[in-house]
Amino acid sequence: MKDKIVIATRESQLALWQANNVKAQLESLYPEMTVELLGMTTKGDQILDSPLSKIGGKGLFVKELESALMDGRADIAVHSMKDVPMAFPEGLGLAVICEREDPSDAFVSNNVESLDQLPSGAIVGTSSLRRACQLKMNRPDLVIKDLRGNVNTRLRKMDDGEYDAIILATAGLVRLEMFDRIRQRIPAETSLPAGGQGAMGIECRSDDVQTIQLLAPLQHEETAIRVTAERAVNERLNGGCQAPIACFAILEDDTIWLRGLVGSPDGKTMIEGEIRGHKDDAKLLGVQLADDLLARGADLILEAVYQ
Ligand SMILES: NCc1[nH]cc(CCC(=O)O)c1CC(=O)O
Repeated sequence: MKDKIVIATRESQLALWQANNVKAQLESLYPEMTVELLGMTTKGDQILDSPLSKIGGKGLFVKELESALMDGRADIAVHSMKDVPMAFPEGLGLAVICEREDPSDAFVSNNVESLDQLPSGAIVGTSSLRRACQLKMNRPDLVIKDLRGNVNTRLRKMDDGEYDAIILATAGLVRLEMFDRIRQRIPAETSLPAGGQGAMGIECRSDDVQTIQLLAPLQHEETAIRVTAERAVNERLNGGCQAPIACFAILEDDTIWLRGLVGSPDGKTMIEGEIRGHKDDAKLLGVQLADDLLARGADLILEAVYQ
């Protein structure tokens, strides 16, 4: 039996919270085990001066962590599921998906209480094309300005007066106990979340049977089903959280209700769709919804964005 687990993690406050959360869960399940963190800096943390969609897209925040797994410096990596690319490198895979935090986007502002209250011409910070296109669709009169950096950096930039409001994932703010920053949890009808938003996943070597067994109790079945459906949409559309794609699944008893959209970053065109089906067909439903969106013009929008 293993007596030590090393967790590779980014060093942002949120990444450390997530790694420490998994550490605590493992320590309480296995009191004899030593669990250590290995902090690392990724490309996504280093390149802060250009929009994420332009600097190599997928996997920006996970590559270095995966190298540590492959050469044995670490046993597991804890990820935000929305940052995890669909395909894993040879020899690595997702072991479990943990219980989801609130998946919504949060409206954060020092000036007003909600999106509706923003005056015409107000500057809203986000580096997410998904958030930008939905904001512009709802409020063409707002000005979207790029905003990069970890949660604390983004909040500081808003506090410095560069933005009237910013949009962040509710889950990140809740985990960091910054509840007072959340003016509004934006409903899915207004800002459909990114696939996997609010859920953590744990990656390890596919042949590390012991670690996979140790992690098994951390799996949350409902979250796993929902995130599987959402990720199937992203996979089919060949995009993730750096693309103007939203997809969000809810489980109603045994039925998945999956919604998705692809929007042009200017908010002028938006292809929306939804599908319902049995929870055993999570992946299939995601693919079907994506195909439906593609057939109705999502392919042209994505082509223009990926260029
Ligand atoms: N792309 C960065 C990122 N990846 C995961 C989260 C938040 C936590 C989560 O979704 O689990 C964030 C920050 C944000 O979007 O505000």
